[in-house]
Amino acid sequence: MTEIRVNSRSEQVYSHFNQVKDAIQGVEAIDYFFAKEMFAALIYQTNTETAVDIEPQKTLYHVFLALSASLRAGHTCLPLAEIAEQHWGKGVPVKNGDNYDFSHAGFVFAPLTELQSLLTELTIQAGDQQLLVLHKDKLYLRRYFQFERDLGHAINNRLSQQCQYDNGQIQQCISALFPKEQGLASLDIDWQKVAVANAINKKFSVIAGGPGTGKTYTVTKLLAALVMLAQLRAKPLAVAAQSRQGTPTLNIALVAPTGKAAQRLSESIVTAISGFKDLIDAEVLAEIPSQAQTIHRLLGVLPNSPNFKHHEDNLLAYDIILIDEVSMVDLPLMTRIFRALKDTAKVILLGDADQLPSVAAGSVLADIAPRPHGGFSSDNVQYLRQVCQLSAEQASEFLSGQLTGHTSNVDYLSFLLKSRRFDGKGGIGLLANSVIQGDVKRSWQLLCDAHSQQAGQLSLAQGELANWLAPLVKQYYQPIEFCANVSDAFALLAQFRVLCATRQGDYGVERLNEVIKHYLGKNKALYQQNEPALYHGQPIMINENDYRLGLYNGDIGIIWRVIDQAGKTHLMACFEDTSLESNTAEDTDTGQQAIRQILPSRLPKFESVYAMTIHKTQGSEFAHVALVISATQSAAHHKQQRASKLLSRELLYTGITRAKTQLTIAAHQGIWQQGVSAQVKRHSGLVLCATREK
Ligand SMILES: Nc1ncnc2c1ncn2[C@@H]1O[C@H](COP(=O)(O)OP(=O)(O)OP(=O)(O)O)[C@@H](O)[C@H]1O
Repeated sequence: MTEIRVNSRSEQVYSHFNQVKDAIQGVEAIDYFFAKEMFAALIYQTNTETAVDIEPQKTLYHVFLALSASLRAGHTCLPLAEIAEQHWGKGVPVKNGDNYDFSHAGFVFAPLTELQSLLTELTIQAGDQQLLVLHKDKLYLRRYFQFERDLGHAINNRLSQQCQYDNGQIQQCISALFPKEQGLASLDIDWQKVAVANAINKKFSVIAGGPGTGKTYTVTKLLAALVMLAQLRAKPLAVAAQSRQGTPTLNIALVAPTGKAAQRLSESIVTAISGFKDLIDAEVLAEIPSQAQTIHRLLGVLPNSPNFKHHEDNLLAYDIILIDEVSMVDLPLMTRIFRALKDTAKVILLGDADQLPSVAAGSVLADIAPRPHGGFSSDNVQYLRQVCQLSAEQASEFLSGQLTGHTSNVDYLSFLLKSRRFDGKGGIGLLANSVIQGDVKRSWQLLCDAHSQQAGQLSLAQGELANWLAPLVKQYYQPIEFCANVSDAFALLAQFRVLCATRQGDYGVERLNEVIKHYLGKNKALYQQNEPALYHGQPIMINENDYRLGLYNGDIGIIWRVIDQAGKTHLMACFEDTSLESNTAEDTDTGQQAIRQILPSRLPKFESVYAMTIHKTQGSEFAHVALVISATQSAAHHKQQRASKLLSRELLYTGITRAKTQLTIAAHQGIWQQGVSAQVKRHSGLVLCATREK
């Protein structure tokens, strides 16, 4: 074992940030300071003296740099195997006469066994107070390790709890909620029915599926089934009657990560409930809440604190919590939700595991909803067969069909695969599928075919921006300022959005917002004292949380001219009141949608939002999306183009599936192909007892 003793002179490795930057490609200032701080902290923890050998220190220092870079990229840990014997941070070759130099020298890491012993000694020495944890050759910051462990325990605890309902009662509910579907062949399986049955008897379940696959429709039936079962349990009839008098049998919370996603969930649940009026008892439907809230509101935000009002010592009273758009929920937030729940609370997660993972660390949904499905256990198949009344042939599909073939049982997980929004022939659905499968050729062919057909849901933009973007701006954005009221303006704004992969660059959000303002005649002429002036009809997006105002990063508003009681006009920032979280802003009701008006001078950081990043649109949908990836094929002028590092099939898939009826894509073939080929991979160690160990 290499003896490692740390001294305070991390400068022996690098004396300032510029040196690191010149040596290691992609390293950022935060990585340098992180590594330096880790050194200082370890001296304090290990209480060691001057190191004899500089080499282990160098290695350690670079491990810290790599750990910081890894956390920055959204991983929760750094697997040592990823860096062992790698030439990390080596730059591109630069021609120097007849030879090539490398723009960055990089650092060659020791073999895995050496890294293991170096870090094992360090983390053991540090004892219980360790800042770092080495677990199964993955290096963690202690807090992320703790988050993963707590979340794993909370879910595993639920997976081990027994179902409280009788299979006969479950079967009765399922039959009532899923009358035989017309036109369903005898061997076809109603996967929505299976998903409901599969989630009823578990304290933790995940229903995953792409857009429009009926997740909300299905989960509304699931909630109805749970209310029916709870009412049956609460019998004698007198108790059921009591529930009719307003005391709900179950305390259910509906939540989503953003205000927009919560609003969409509320709308979908309301639509689903109204569609079930003939199928489900009114008393049962009345117990299903129709108002969703944000996770932050559920947990209770404490201003200027990462902590919440509800936690392990101040639990939430809910019996059931449904969380939508789970792909957007990061590891710390998900753990905090579970910490704030009673052990007996049932958790139902909904989401699309193919979408981008959360902006902050972790990939919780992708970790717990692996594709392809790992297969159901035989006990679960037996249970599903009984309560869904499946034939032996249908049940065998669980064992030999699309859901099997792998070593683990993932009984808590149901996939919905059939989109009810995009029929199998619609361009958007076909393109989304081919992209997420990494089918470079087919996805590009679909775009080219769409271009030649000049019809349908897809179109491939051609030529300069002015050729194809300016007409779209005229069609969708220009009329906003002429709307009769701000509610109509919001409705129009929701029709169309320009989505970009990046903020910077020729095809990034910042430039495209300026280009669009130029098309609208709202360009630099409107600047006052170097500050861009606000104007009537300007759509804006909030860029930081303001808990006092109840405005959050990603909230969309419109600047609107308002006449006060004295007849004076003012420009106010208007927001649709989706979260009902404000208690300081003035709320008005136009009769269509509650609108909050806030003085622009009180707003936190914001920007125009004609164009926005794909990341920021998760949880939203628009009738028409223009997805701008690069210069178009015809406008590229043979200039060599390189794809942004951010471009991946998950990013493209997320952008594509924001469009409901029309999708315009601006991309060059080479860039498109690089994007579809690249995949987001996040390292984590989240392990559920039902899934295979990582
Ligand atoms: N079994 C079904 N029969 C009839 N209509 C259905 C069925 N399942 C879903 N739908 C309809 O399909 C549409 C999409 O369903 P839903 O909103 O539940 O999907 P989703 O997966 O939650 O979508 P998203 O996540 O994109 O919002 C809705 O109009 C819904 O009423």
